Amino acid sequence: MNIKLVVVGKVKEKYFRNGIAEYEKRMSRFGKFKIVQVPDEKAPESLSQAEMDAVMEKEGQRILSKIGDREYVIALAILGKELSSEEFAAKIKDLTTYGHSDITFVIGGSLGLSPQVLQRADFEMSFGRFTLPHQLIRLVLCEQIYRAFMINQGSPYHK
Ligand SMILES: C[S@@+](CC[C@H](N)C(=O)[O-])C[C@H]1O[C@@H](n2cnc3c(N)ncnc32)[C@H](O)[C@@H]1O
Repeated sequence: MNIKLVVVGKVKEKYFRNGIAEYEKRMSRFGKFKIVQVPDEKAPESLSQAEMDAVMEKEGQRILSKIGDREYVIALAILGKELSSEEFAAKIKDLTTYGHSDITFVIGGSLGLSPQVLQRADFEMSFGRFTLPHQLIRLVLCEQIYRAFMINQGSPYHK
């Protein structure tokens, strides 16, 4: 199984980078796990709605350029469907069973995902209605993917 995260912008804080690197290391035994980072656009607070839309669209085009036709895309979106860790693990298992060997997760930049990216997504997943910073959600997603693989393996990691 190939798991890919397509994300916008660099992780500035070292403590997030260290956490993400730890889960990348742990995931290596489950197959390919890679994080593809696309550049972010400057988004000062003074932007108009049209300018914000343009930022999301540019970042969205960069995200879409990293996604192949055969990939099953899960977009992280506040208004998406909330799953428990067990349901998420079952979803990953089902995808594998039904022939999806490439699963791609996308996380938006500071303004969110463009409508084009949401349209491309096969599934929108929410971690609740709180808005989380894109750097933090990258770490949380890595941990939940690792947890899902551990659940599917029957490991005591998940309690
Ligand atoms: C700072 S948030 C963007 C906030 C933006 N107003 C929005 O509604 O998407 C950056 C990205 O993190 C992800 N994100 C943040 N909070 C989330 C949550 N509770 N559930 C799922 N994804 C979330 C989404 O991919 C979002 O595009």
